[in-house]
Amino acid sequence: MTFITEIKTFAALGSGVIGSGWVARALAHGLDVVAWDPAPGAEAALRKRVANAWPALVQNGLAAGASRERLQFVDTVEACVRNADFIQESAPERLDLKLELHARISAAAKPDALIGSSTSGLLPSEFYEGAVHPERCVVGHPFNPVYLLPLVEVVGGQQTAPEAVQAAIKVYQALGMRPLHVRKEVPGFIADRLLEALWREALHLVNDGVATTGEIDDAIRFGAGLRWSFMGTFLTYTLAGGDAGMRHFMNQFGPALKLPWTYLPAPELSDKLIDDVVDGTTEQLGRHSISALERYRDDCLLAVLEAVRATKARHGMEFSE
Ligand SMILES: NC(=O)C1=CN([C@@H]2O[C@H](COP(=O)(O)OP(=O)(O)OC[C@H]3O[C@@H](n4cnc5c(N)ncnc54)[C@H](O)[C@@H]3O)[C@@H](O)[C@H]2O)C=CC1
Ligand SMILES: C[N+](C)(C)CC(=O)CC(=O)[O-]
Repeated sequence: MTFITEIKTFAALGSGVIGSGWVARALAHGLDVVAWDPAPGAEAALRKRVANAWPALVQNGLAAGASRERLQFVDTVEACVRNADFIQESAPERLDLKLELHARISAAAKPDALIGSSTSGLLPSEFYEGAVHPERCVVGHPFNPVYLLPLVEVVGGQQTAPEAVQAAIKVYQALGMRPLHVRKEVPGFIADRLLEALWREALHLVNDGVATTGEIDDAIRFGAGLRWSFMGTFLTYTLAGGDAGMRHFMNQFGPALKLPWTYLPAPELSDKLIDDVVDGTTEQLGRHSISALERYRDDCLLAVLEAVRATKARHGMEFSE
C-alpha cells in the first residue's frame, strides 16, 4: 500500500485556532494550501490569524517559495480536498460532526491522499467508521500554537494501515514536526491524558479556594514548566533521586502517591467555578489582547526552542532526542 508523501497541496478543513495553525505551518513550509470552514467570515478570520503568526514564522525561517499568497479559501468540502496531497481536519470536537465530515472528505479525496484529524482525544476507529479507504486515515494531534510546537501525536484506528501511520509520520516530519506514534488507541492519547489530570487538579484548587488562577499558573511557569521544555517527568524525577536515581526516588516519594494529594475526578463545573476561573484569567490578561499575548507567547517559544536547540547541540544531541 502506498500513500502520497511528497506534498505540494495541503488541505485544511476547519480554520479556527488549530486549523489556522496548520495553515500557517504549511504555508511557511512552502506549500499551496486550500482551506474550508463553514462559518460566516471564516476566510477573513483565517487570514488575520495567519498574519498574526507570520512574524514568528519569518523569525523561525521560511522555506523557499513560502508565501501567505498561496492560501486559497474555497466554499465546499469537495473543492477543498479534491486536488489535495494531504488533508488535515480541524473541525469541532464532536463525534457526529467528524463522522459525517470524514465520510464526505474521503469520498472526494484522491484515494491515496492521507487524511489526518486534529482531534484531541476522540478515537479514530469511531470517527473514521464511514470513511472511504479508511486505511489512509490517522489522527495527527497537534499542540497550540501548531505553527511552532513540534509535537504531533500520530494514532491509527483499527482500519488504518501501518504504512499509513509511517507515511503520515514522514509528512509531519517534512512539515518540521516531531511525531510521536501512539501505539495503542486510547481516549486522550498520551499528552492530553497528562494535561487533563493537571487541568482537573488546577480547577479543584480554584474551586476549594486554595489558590487563584494566577497563583496556579505561577506554580507552573516558575518551576516545573521551565524544566519540562527539555526534560520530561521521568528523567526529572530520576535526577531528583540523587546518585541512587529512580529507585531511591520511588522509595522516598512513592508512598505519597497513596496520600490524598490529588482528587482525579473532575469538580462540578458550577456557575461559581466558571465565574472564578473566567474572572481570574481576565485579571491575568490585564490590558493585553489575545493576539498581543499570542505574539508574546510565540516570541517566548522561539527563544526557548532556540535555547534548547543550541544547548543540546553543545552536548552533542539532536533537537529531536
Ligand atoms: N484548541 C486547542 O487547544 C486544540 C484543539 N485540538 C483539536 O482541534 C480541533 C479543532 O479545535 P479548535 O481549532 O480549538 O476549535 P475552534 O472552535 O477554534 O475551530 C473550529 C472551527 O471549525 C469550524 N467548523 C464548524 N463546523 C464545521 C464543520 N462541519 N466542518 C469543518 N469545520 C467546521 C468552525 O467554524 C471553527 O472555525 C478539535 O478536534 C480539537 O479537539 C487539538 C489540539 C489543541
Ligand atoms: C485543551 N485541549 C485538550 C484541546 C488541548 C490539546 O489538545 C493540546 C494542547 O495544545 O494543549
